Amino acid sequence: MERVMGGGALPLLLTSLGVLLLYRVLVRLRRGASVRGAVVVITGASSGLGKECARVFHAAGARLVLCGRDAARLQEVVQELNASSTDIQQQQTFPPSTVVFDLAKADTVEKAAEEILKCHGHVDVLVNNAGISYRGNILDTHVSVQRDVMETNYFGPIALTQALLPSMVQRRSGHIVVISSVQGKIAIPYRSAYAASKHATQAYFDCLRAEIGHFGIPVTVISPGYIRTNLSVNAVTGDGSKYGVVDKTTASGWDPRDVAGAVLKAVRQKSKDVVLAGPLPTVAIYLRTLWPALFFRLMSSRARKEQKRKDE
Ligand SMILES: NC(=O)C1=CN([C@@H]2O[C@H](COP(=O)(O)OP(=O)(O)OC[C@H]3O[C@@H](n4cnc5c(N)ncnc54)[C@H](OP(=O)(O)O)[C@@H]3O)[C@@H](O)[C@H]2O)C=CC1
Ligand SMILES: CCCCCCCCCCCCCCCC(=O)OCC(=O)COP(=O)(O)O
Repeated sequence: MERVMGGGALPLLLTSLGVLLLYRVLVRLRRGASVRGAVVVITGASSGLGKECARVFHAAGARLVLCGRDAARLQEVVQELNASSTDIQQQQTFPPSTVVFDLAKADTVEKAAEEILKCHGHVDVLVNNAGISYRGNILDTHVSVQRDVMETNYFGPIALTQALLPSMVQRRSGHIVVISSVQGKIAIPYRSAYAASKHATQAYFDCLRAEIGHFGIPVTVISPGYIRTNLSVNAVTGDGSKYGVVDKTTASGWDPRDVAGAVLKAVRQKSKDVVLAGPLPTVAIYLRTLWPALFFRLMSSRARKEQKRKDE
């Protein structure tokens, strides 16, 4: 009788262990990979979405490398994060480091990548977040302004990515993230430089995903709609001067904390392409592909209305 019970207990134990293991795998798959202890580089970390990304990745236990052009503003973010570490009692956090460079200057980008690798040995996640916007009429915009926006939004991020990629490929590990925009999927009038730079970004990182996926390096393109940040204030105009206005669309945009939370989720789940926008931009994205003639008509009417408003 004892032997029968003993013989039945072992399979029962193994089945229970199997079920428990399966349950843990399923929970992990839902939650996605952890960023605890991961070296996470965030560009444009001094303000807006980048700063909020720094907060959420820091709280999740990442080793942050915060990048931007202004050393003092980056230090303020570091101090804020270090001070917040005492409030995050459940988990260990790491003091962030900073690297100061201008994405629009190719030589400083390469030096920055060298500095990051020298200090940290490797990069687990690169979040290409920094960017500038533009407001202007193509007819009144100097080509040099179109180039400048491309330098910051396109050539800078791809130069940083390419400088860090060989080390990721060598380790067969890493994750490239880029913050694009709804305007990487549809082009709206009076945003030519910005929309072009974001469309180029989408195309480059889609190619990259296909080319490096087999090394185990995911590429995530995130396309938000309007976010409540200073993006429109810092936007450049056709003559290169600062726009300096908080647009209504930006002011009523998504909370950057929610967008940063979605960025962390996308990293954990290794998502490929994420649109973070309301119904109207989402419909517009589909319309551009499914009914382009209507989309172009709507954009022409939008341009005429905006021009009329300016003329009044
Ligand atoms: N706000 C919005 O509505 C939306 C924003 N996005 C995208 O989100 C990203 C973040 O923008 P957001 O937080 O809104 O705007 P912010 O203006 O608040 O932040 C932009 C960041 O980029 C950095 N930056 C700008 N130019 C350079 C440069 N030449 N070299 C290095 N860093 C630079 C700035 O740092 P510093 O000046 O200190 O160097 C700043 O930290 C951008 O890519 C933007 O296109 C996408 C969709 C909507
Ligand atoms: C049959 C129904 C048709 C409905 C079609 C609606 C078409 C309307 C177009 C909507 C355009 C939305 C644009 C959204 C743009 C956006 O979210 O951009 C995000 C940014 O990057 C903001 O940067 P910016 O510098 O432009 O403030």
